[in-house]
Amino acid sequence: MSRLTESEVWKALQEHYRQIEPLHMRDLFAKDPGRFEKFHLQFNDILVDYSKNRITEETMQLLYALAREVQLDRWIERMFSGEKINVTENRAVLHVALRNRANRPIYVDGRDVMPEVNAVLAHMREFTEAVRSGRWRGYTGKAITDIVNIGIGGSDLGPVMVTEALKPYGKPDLRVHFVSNVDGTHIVETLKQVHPETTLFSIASKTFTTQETLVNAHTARDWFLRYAHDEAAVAKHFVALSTNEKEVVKFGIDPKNMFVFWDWVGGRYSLWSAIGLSIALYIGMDNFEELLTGAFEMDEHFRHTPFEQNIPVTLGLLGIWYNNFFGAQTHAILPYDQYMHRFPAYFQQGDMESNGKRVDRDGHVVDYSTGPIIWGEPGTNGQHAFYQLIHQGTKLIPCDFIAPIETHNPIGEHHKILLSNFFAQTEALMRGKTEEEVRKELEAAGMSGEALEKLVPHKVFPGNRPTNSILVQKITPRTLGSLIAMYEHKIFTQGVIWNINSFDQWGVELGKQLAKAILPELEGTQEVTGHDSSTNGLINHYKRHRLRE
Ligand SMILES: O=P(O)(O)OC[C@H]1O[C@](O)(CO)[C@@H](O)[C@@H]1O
Repeated sequence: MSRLTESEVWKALQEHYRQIEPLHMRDLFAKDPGRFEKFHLQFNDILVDYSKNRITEETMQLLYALAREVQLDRWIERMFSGEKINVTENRAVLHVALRNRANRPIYVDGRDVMPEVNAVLAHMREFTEAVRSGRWRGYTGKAITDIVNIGIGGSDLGPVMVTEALKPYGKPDLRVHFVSNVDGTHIVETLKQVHPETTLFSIASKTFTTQETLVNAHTARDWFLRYAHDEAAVAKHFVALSTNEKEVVKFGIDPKNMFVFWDWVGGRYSLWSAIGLSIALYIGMDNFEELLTGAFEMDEHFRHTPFEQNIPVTLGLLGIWYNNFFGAQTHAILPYDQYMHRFPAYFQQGDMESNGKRVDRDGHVVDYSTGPIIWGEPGTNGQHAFYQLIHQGTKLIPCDFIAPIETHNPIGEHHKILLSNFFAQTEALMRGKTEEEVRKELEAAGMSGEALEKLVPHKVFPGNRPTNSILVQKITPRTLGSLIAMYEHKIFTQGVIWNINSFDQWGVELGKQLAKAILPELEGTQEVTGHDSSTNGLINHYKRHRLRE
């Protein structure tokens, strides 16, 4: 037994779960007309309604007590003050410094990081303004029309997600492209859309050693030089976003064209750093700073608000409730906003790379479930794909529904229809439809007898399926910044409760190592024998059939 599962509050939650599990939210709402009032939180223009959860006031009290038990407040302070809480890599975790708009000093190893943070922001401003205004010219004197960001994981997903979410703020005559996959198709198809004279490549890699990124970057460079025939022209078309100057120089990028960040910025938390250059190029530096401000406001909220009114803490605790007591395995993020279509994918890395851990901070295998599987698609597309399972399947899937009150595209009735679906789905998931209601409905439609009885069970919805509804005024840079930071801090909260290190990612290493070992084995015709029979069989099949080409 771990300290967590042995704690009194954990046991109280287990006991409490037995009382809550049989209750239906329909009845909880019927009994208490003040339920929405009790269980919603508001911060700036973000409203979080968590009343459609399988909770009572006692549940929340116990969950907040759990947060106290693990000293969440102390952990928050440790993060914000630059303590090296990423113990396996001996690093501070300071993405919050990147958006510290109050400019309060934050120290790492006795040194205030803020002057460097501000210097990089100033560098980004100078560069993005030069590119956006057309002052920055390509090797033949033309202005830049296309940005190609080459990066993967945190060096891709954040910029992709944000540039998509903030498309209405994008410079119309500047296109951004993202190449992440080492599959040659990704770079080939992208290069078909751009011209070397007017394209700027931003090579985004914290380590600058990531195989996929370097392979794509070299391909881009070779392509570029096939037109330019001049190594000196590379400086006008390639910039690097990285912590590793040595490798950047080795690749052939002038350090003057390098935008730096630091080891205390985790890859999946790096969109706020120089990794956000493609965002800043697209939406402009003022809007990028608005994004930072929104995140900063959420940071302040997270750091200073009592747990009971604290949005990330509350969302994190609700996740614990389903994950650890109801046994939920997954969590769906469902944005009702087409521009936000990559938001769930972004938090797949954000959450699963952070909290997909099986040992605690002390290296002990945990005896409780940790990070959930995160998934989702924008509404209403998801409704016509996987909502069937959420409504009537055998699995409990807590969902976050996110929608803007105002759309960037007020055309006809579209937004009202979208929102009516947003409201209807959480209501349907909560209420369900009873046998009696189904029977009445079928009778009213003129059905009776055996035919009716046969159909009834198929049309019953059990309901009692938990959702959070997150309504924001409009998806602006500022609101988006707050929303992203809200989820980051939810992940942090859960990591603290599970006593895991949310900031390393050793789990991605084994596959990388094995791929490196296999790569040379794919050469030549010699039979491969050094693996298990499946891997040998697959590699040898590939080699035999490749030779047929
Ligand atoms: O920015 P880098 O160093 O190229 O790393 C890319 C990604 O690779 C990982 O290290 C592992 O997949 C991620 O954490 C990171 O976001």
